[in-house]
Amino acid sequence: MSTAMSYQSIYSFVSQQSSTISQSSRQPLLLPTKCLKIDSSLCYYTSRRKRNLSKIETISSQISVSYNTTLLSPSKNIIPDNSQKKSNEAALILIRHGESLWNAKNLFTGCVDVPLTEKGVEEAIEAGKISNIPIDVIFTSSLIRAQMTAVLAMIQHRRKKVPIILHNESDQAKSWSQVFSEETKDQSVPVIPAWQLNERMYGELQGLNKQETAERYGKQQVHEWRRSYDIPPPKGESLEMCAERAVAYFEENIEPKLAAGKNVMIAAHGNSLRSIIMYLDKLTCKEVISLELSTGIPLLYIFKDGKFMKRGSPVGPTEAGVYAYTKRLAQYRQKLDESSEVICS
Ligand SMILES: O=C(O)[C@H](O)COP(=O)(O)O
Repeated sequence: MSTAMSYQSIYSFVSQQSSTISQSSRQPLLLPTKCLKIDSSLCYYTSRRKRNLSKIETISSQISVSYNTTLLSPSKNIIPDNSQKKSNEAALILIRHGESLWNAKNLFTGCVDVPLTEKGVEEAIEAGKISNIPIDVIFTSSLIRAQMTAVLAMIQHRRKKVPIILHNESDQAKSWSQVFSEETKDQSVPVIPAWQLNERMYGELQGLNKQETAERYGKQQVHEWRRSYDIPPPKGESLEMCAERAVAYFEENIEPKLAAGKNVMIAAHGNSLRSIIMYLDKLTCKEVISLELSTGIPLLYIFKDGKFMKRGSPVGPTEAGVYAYTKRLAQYRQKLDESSEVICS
């Protein structure tokens, strides 16, 4: 995997203990659809998805952000649920699914529904150990690799709540899967599957070997299909097209939960999550090219006062391309592991 250099430079603040975040007020969905030849680290040309006005948005003042001790400090005891949480903030955890059988074979997967490998299962279980953050609701794609990741992560999660996949595909399915005990509901976490969070549809590349495709069509062409913002693979979706549905779903269904103070986990895919991160971090279409997400690595954001603040990934420095890895968060994770016996006993 290539190292996301632009990330490390843009977000080097995360690796500083007394970091600040450069962040403008959040706007309604404004996805970049064109790159302007302007300093891409400062400005975004954002043209709306039909309903939003085009505008140039400039990152301006720096706002100080302190680490939230409630959510990030290791604790020997399980933190009581949301009653003790500041009501105007919520945690958002993004996880790309663990390694799938086609990841292992280096095949373009897209919307083909392929399960996890044993390594993928382990990655998902490991991802669940990330923190003491109580999860209120989980969103996944409709694909099994994301759903496996979500439920396996919850098996290891310190809260020991039971992930329950909601079946809202028909009135009957909804009615037949009801739970009639409030106590049992309290010990559960709803898992909401949504096709809009699926991997980008890779068109006629699905099932092809990535290496062989690069040899056949040229590395440059295949890199453009895989990483450009607006060039779709043959008969497939560009990242822009994938963002149209994934970000719209995020805005309409996930942001309201965060605004209500619910902690949310999303288990999804490399490209559906890249498009959501592009929205959260206001990345330009140029910057998103170098955004790489590892399988099974959780990324944490805090949603507060209508803004998303990136907190990086509370995992060790094992992956070169880990998005916004920070030393501080790795130490935090290590402390959690050290105290896990006490927490889980
Ligand atoms: O669909 C796939 O093949 C992978 O999940 C993502 O592939 P990519 O890294 O080529 O976008």
